[in-house]
Amino acid sequence: MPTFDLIVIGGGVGGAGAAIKARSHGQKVAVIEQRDWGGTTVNRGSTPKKVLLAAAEAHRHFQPQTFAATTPAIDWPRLAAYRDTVVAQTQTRFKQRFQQQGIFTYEGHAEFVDAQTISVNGQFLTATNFVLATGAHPVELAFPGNEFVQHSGSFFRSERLPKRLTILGAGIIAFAMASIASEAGAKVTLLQHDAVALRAYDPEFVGLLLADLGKRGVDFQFNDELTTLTMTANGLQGTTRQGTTFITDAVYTALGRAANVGDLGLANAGVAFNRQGIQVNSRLQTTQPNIYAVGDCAAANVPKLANYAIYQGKYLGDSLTATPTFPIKYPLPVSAVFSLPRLAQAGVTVLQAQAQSAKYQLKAIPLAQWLTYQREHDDQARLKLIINRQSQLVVGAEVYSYSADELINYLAILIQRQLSVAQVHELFLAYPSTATDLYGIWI
Ligand SMILES: Cc1cc2nc3c(=O)[nH]c(=O)nc-3n(C[C@H](O)[C@H](O)[C@H](O)COP(=O)(O)OP(=O)(O)OC[C@H]3O[C@@H](n4cnc5c(N)ncnc54)[C@H](O)[C@@H]3O)c2cc1C
Ligand SMILES: NC(=O)c1ccc[n+]([C@@H]2O[C@H](COP(=O)([O-])OP(=O)(O)OC[C@H]3O[C@@H](n4cnc5c(N)ncnc54)[C@H](O)[C@@H]3O)[C@@H](O)[C@H]2O)c1
Repeated sequence: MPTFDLIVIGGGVGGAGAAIKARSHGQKVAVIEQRDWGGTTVNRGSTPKKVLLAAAEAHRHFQPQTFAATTPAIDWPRLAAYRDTVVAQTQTRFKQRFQQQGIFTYEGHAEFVDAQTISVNGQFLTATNFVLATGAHPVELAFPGNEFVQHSGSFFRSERLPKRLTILGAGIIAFAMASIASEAGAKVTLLQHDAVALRAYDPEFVGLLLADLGKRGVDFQFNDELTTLTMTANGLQGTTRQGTTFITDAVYTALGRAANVGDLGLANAGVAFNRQGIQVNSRLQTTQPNIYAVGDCAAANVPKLANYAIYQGKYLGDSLTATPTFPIKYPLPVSAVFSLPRLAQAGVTVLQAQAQSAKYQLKAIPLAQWLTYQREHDDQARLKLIINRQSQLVVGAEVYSYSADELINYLAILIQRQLSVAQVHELFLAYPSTATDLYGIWI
């Protein structure tokens, strides 16, 4: 029976982090993938999303920036073909990287036989340690007609853009879908069961985003949800809890994600899980001491994001070379909503600062008059810094801008490194750029 130091179940970003790190320490490693190499990020998440978003962004900026009379339409089928090429190339590179580093790869569904053995396509493999990196799947709703509902992954990989499109949920994925689809010419309606969108973000910035998308034709329906969906000659007919009836061409969900724990034989291996996912301790160890879990499948108390999955994977790849002796310590949180414009946050959030106003001071900085934003007609761009009253250090930031995802990473570096005003002004950078704007921000 093939025997390894480490077997990783799941060939997404979390699994890759663990496998590559462990291999770099000389471990004999195997990775098993049942569907497509690169997992959610590469195939149904940020990779296809960012290719589509680039086209939507170019479309959004075309008239303001060129002063042309009209904007050419997005050619969705050709854009989709390019997206698929990027995805296929990334997928291939993902698998090749494992093989180039001497990591064994298996394609098939892995299932535990016992705590030391798994089966893949009827073959048994054994290892000293296992890392579960099986990811998550979209949450489903149960209502009559839910068989017509698709998930966000289908939207980001769609060959054609539906003319009328309904999105369920008002979270991170919903806003990326609404921004792309509306810019590409679809009539978008977004249904949210309560009154709150993008719960963790500054409500003032979320309000700006809602107003902007609203102006561009996105119809937001709050405090309402879909109760039935039927196929008619004119398209899908939906009815909501509040009694509204509408016709649409496609319904996509973005209602959160649930850990992939089924069909893994976890009971055979003594691995416990609950609604949040696979139970792990502060060393990412499950209830079975030689089995660990990372990323979206693990019930660790951190956001289900690619940067966390990679970070956890690398932590395990390092610590599994010996008995892990130190608990995982997470860096400063940093994330972005890939909408048009974008929202991004790092460190202490505006909502957290508002809840602890004795400890934190908020500083609002308009950005629209700066060259970086003026040349892009980003006339709503703005930033909030969160400052610790005692240390006077910047401990958090939130940005609303088309390039918020870039600025937030610069700010995250300054915050993580706890740089003072003088230290930021000592940095020598190419001018003028988003990075040199930091001189003006850090005063
Ligand atoms: C639409 C969308 C957009 C996103 N955008 C962002 C973003 O911009 N930034 C960000 O940080 N995060 C983003 N995320 C979240 C990010 O994709 C996830 O946090 C990340 O993919 C988690 O990585 P993972 O390795 O834990 O799981 P996955 O990437 O889901 O990988 C798990 C892999 O395990 C395989 N697998 C499962 N069970 C088995 C089995 N029994 N045997 C063999 N293989 C198995 C699966 O096929 C899958 O390939 C996005 C998510 C979605 C859905
Ligand atoms: N840029 C990024 O970092 C990024 C992008 C996409 C996804 N992700 C990850 O993927 C995860 C899933 O994203 P998501 O947008 O699906 O989840 P989410 O948790 O961000 O949002 C889900 C939304 O659906 C709403 N909702 C729940 N039940 C509903 C119902 N019955 N009817 C209508 N609305 C309902 C919730 O109130 C919430 O607004 C995120 O939590 C994140 O971890 C990250």
